[in-house]
Amino acid sequence: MVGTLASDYPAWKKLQEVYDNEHKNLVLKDLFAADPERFAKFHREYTASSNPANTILLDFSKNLITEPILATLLQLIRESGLEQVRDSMFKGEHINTSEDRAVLHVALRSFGELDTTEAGVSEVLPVLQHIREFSDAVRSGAWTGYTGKPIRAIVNIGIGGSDLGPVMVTEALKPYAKRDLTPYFVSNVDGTHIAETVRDLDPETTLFIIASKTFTTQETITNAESARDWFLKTAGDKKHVAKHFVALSTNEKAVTAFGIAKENMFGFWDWVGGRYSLWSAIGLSIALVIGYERFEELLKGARDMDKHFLETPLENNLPVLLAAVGLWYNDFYGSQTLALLPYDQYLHKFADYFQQGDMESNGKFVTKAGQRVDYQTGPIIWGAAGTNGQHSFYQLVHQGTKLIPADFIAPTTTHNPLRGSLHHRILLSNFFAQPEALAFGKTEEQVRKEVGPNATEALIKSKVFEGNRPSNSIIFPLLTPSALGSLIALYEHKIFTQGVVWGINSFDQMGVELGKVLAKNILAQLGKPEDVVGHDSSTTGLIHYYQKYRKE
Ligand SMILES: O=P(O)(O)OC[C@H]1O[C@@H](O)[C@@H](O)[C@@H](O)[C@@H]1O
Repeated sequence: MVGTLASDYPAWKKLQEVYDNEHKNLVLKDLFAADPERFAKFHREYTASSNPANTILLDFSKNLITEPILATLLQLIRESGLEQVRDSMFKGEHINTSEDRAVLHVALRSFGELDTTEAGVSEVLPVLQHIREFSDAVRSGAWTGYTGKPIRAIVNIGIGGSDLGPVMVTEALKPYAKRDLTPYFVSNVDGTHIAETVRDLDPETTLFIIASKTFTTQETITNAESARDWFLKTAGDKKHVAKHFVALSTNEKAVTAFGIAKENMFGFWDWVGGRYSLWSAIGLSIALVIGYERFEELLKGARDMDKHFLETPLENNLPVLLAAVGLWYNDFYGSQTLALLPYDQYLHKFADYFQQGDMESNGKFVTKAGQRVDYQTGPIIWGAAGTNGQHSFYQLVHQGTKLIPADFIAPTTTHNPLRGSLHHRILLSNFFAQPEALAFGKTEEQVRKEVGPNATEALIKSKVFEGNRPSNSIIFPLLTPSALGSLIALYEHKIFTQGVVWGINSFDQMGVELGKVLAKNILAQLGKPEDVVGHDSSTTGLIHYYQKYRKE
């Protein structure tokens, strides 16, 4: 409820008491030994309402919970008013209170089924039609460059939510890609990013997508201007820009001022948060790469998860269950992070995507009512595709001193069944083994039997795995557009649920502004001959070093 600190909820106080009194007795080895039905009790299966082939099994049995603890976590979520705030979101109420905006990324994938009159919602389908027509034209060759050649490269210029979603999805759905239309993504203002990207491209067959909700982001506008310069060096006449530059934005005035025609702009609305925008026009590069039909399947997969989130009782609700176990570690066990570990190379950008999705949504210390929280809010999100992480950071995850909750994610079937799917069997054997090792470890007695009588005590101790390290396992048949849509929406709604419990606004991002303002101030000074003023000795000293050694 707005105005209540999460730590004031009765269920929170109950959880704190349970943690204090019982956490030492929560040992996975014992919990599983005591209940052969533990997996049966602590897993749920989701089936997409419009696509029965799209199922997801969530196994949360390897968590440090009992049925009473889970019930109390769900009670906490209920006491926070999750169900009411969820319904408010879907109705288009302005739950983004600091910006007085609705939060309606769910309307982007509802295909007209959402009953809200929020301005713009009625234009979602026409924009999707525009995306369909344009992507069909580019993919068919009907849309050509200024010399009549088909487009062979698309360069999406954007950053944050105008980059990370398209990057992650086009990587994840590469099996569905048109292989003679290559996507490139430029985000960093570092000139290296665009220089290296366009180095080998042909201006005659390259389409630039300038993706920016505000169309004021310094990195994106700087890169867009440089892209236009690069293009005009060959094309010469500005009239050719129209065939090679399109814009994705809410800001028509800025788009046309840049020199992109209105008819080459794909609009969206303020009620689409940047980190929730891949379902909007920001997803144009996705539709170009995998085709509109597949892009629509992606949206429908998300819509099916929306329905699940809306209609399913909390105890069977996958986003709510993920949120619940996450709260337990983040707010009672004191864990600081969450590792997202997809055992699928196509999902190698999944953690990157949800770094913004989760951390920009819930990395806040003030509630909607303006109170400073007295508990932990958003976790640090990190991760990498398996099995690579096992050869990098799993040492700490298994034997470090930190509690690292982890979500293991995998498809049962690969798109690349090399050698009779031998590679995939090896991959999945690790997907199954790592959570088992984390949960049950290896005792000193087992180590002694292994190493024999001559091993030193120190060596024996170093080979013990204490285990009791929790994880979720998320498994589904195949990484299709529908499955990916459901998976992304699953995490979106988990983030939303946790934000409601913490009483924070998950949909603004005040924290990204100060750095931008200070950078603009310094930029203005760097270009001048006189000494910089108005900074601390460290910032001044660093700038002096830069000015002493800069060559360009
Ligand atoms: O899409 P634009 O407006 O360029 O913003 C790109 C990114 O900028 C950052 O400062 C944040 O505001 C992000 O939420 C946003 O995704």
